[in-house]
Amino acid sequence: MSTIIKVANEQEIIKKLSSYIEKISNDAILNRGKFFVGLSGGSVVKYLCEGLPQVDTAWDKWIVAFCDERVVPEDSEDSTFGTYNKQLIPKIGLDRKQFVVIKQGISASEAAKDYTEKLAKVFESDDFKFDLLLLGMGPDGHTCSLFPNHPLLKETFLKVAPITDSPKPPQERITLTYPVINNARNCIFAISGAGKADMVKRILKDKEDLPAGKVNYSPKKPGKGPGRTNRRGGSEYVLRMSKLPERKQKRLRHNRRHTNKPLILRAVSAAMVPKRNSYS
Ligand SMILES: O=C1O[C@H](COP(=O)(O)O)[C@@H](O)[C@H](O)[C@H]1O
Repeated sequence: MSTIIKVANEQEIIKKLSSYIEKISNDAILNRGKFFVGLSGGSVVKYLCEGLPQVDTAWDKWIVAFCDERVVPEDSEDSTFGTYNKQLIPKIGLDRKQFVVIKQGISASEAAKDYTEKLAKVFESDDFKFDLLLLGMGPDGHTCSLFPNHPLLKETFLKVAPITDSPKPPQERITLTYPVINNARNCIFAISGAGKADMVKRILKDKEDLPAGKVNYSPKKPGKGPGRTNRRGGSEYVLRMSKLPERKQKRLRHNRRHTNKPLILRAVSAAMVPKRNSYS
């Protein structure tokens, strides 16, 4: 199921995002006793640092991992955990122990292996099923640390992979791979900015084979556009979403056709999309 929500500005994105996080976390906690969430770096950090403190949830049931992380010291400004540690943890009821963090002082390859082991421990399984992944998208269409034309786009074995030639600095990172991303119950993309507008169109309308577009979501219905940019001056945000309620997920697990489809909230900001880039 796919839904599009238009909001007026970044504050509204933060509000919507927080309200979905509240709902998804509370559903997960009610149904399974825990909430497994994956955070991204980049612009999503701001949305979460502003929005999460307003979320009404059982913080002690959260297990927080990273969709990708840079292999840098924790006090580096490039460290995604380091940023959340400074900007988010002091504001909410999450303890740093609830974060699955990369091991310090080792190579990307060792860090990816170690992170895989840490995830296996928290999930108590090799099936890393996140309740929610909060994803960003770079202006080149990358998501997590999965970059256009990179061999990691084809990774099917590793669940957490090292990357040592990231086109965006820093070069050394670890990232979840599609087998884990597309196994998540929900994903939310929060994307904003004029610089990304064309990429949103290329992925959603032109169906170009770019990393963010490889995150599965319910295909659009024939004849219906994936989203509509603001035709009244380009100052609205569009959130595109698809998700299924927990009850329906349970039923669908019995239906092979849908079993492997993750439940996606795909949020796309079309803010400041110039009119010439409008699509419908
Ligand atoms: O390098 C990264 O970039 C993406 C996108 O970042 P943004 O600032 O353009 O939103 C981010 O999702 C990822 O976690 C990060 O490591």
